[in-house]
Amino acid sequence: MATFPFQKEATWFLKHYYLELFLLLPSYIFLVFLFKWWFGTYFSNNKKNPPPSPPKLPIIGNLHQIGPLAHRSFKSLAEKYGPVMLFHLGSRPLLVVSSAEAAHQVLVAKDVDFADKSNTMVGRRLYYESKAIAFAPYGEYWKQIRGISVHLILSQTRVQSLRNVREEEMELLIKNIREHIDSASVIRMDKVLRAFTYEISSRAVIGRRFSDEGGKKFMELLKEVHDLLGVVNIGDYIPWLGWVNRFNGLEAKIKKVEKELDEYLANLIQGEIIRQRSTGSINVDQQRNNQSFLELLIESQKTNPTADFLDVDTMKVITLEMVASIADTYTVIEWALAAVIRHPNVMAKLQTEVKKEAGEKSFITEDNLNNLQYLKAVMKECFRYSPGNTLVARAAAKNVKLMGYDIEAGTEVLINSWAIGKDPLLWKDPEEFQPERFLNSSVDLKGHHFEFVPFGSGRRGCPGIAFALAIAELTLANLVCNFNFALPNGLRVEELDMTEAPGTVTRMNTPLQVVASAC
Ligand code: HEM
Repeated sequence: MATFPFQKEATWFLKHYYLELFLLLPSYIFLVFLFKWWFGTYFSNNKKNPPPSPPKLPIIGNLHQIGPLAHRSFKSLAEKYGPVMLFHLGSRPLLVVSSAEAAHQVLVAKDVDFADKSNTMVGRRLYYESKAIAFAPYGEYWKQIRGISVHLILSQTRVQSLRNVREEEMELLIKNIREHIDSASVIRMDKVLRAFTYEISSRAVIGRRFSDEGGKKFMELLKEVHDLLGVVNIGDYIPWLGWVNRFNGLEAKIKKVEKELDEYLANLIQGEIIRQRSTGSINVDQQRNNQSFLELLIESQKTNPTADFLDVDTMKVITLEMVASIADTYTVIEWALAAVIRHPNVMAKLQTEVKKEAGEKSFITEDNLNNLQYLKAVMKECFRYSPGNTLVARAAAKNVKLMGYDIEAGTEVLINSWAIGKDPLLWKDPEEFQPERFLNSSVDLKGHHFEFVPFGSGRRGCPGIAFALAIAELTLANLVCNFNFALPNGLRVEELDMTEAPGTVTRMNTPLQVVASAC
């Protein structure tokens, strides 16, 4: 057998000192790692100026400091660490911005640098590998799908052309609530409003009511998608723990929803293609105003030779995205109704304004909305008080400086629009619900005023704002014009729970229940 030099000495050494070696080896390894870490941190910190961070723990980083209502945790932490904070959620860097000035930098001044998105595993999977507008990385594909969606459904002209859909569904909603009046039964407003906004989205996007052909299944699937998007997946933060999803049921649930959703959307698109073939192609220019989003999308794909980005998966995902976004506006209507019920003086003022505008008829049309200044102020105050999205999400597309700090490419960015709307330096009595603050004020919702960004701003700002406001204002006006609302079971208005439920879309923690009466 071959020997190597000093083998005898080495054998003797190991024989006598193996115990010490065995005990000391882990300490040596630990020291080497400690030195490497200190050396790396010392030199990289000397070169870079990272934002302040709360102290973090090994492996989980700052995960333990963030509660289920992340916007509230971030607001408390910002009081200590400032308006620009860097977190590490496991291995994922996250920048949280909580001031109007920093929001302006991210959303507009450095818009392109922060125009990217950082997705969770669930978002990637359920939205076709991030092919949705809101999830797509910044680039040519995103530009194309955002452009076509705005053109076919979200432009001012298209939103206007869908006005009859909103008004017809509004009349049905009023009829539905009237049916509860005689029995004085308790109405779950979240359910009633969700069915109403879903009908609008279904008619605008797919071209038929959800109660037709399997629409209920789609509505259930959308709810499952939402619930899944709100699930904390440990694998997003600590990738080597991703395997737990095979045992905690998450993977199985995602697979099921992924499959059912894909089948539903594939059938929907196939059905529309077959229908168009059998009835002949539509003339898009002449009939654009009367066609659904999906019809126009398929027509665009056939007639536009440059629309090669519009493959079947893209059609599925933007159909899904449009239906889900319109349907979700029910949450802001529910919040708004709860807020005015909780403030009887606001309700009285609003009812006076709306009834005066309605006159003899008991219906507010979209033509009336521009005359309702108090209604618009109430709506804005609702978006300040409880915005539908408490956090606006972006990601750094490259290494970038923000307010003097170095932010690394790929860092996820959250703008805490909820906290900015409650900043006492920007708002007088921010905890008070006072629509009057918006009367005679130039502050609007459209992303020009950075103390108020419920729809974001800049190139990735919400393109659905006109659609969302048209539904929300019309609905609130008609609800208070037709009904008085009391709370069931002797609940006093000041006891109404105005806290948020965890999740990506901010719903009420306790769904609003009312007893309606005619007024
Ligand atoms: C009250 C209702 C709504 C609220 C509060 C809301 C809020 C937001 C916010 C905060 C963003 C991120 C903006 C940013 O990063 O600067 C966003 C993006 C988006 N919203 Fe809305 N939205 C609402 C309704 C709608 C509706 C009705 C639609 C479509 C029909 C829609 C479609 C979108 C899309 C496609 C994006 C992604 C834009 C992009 O990444 O380029 N939203 N929305």
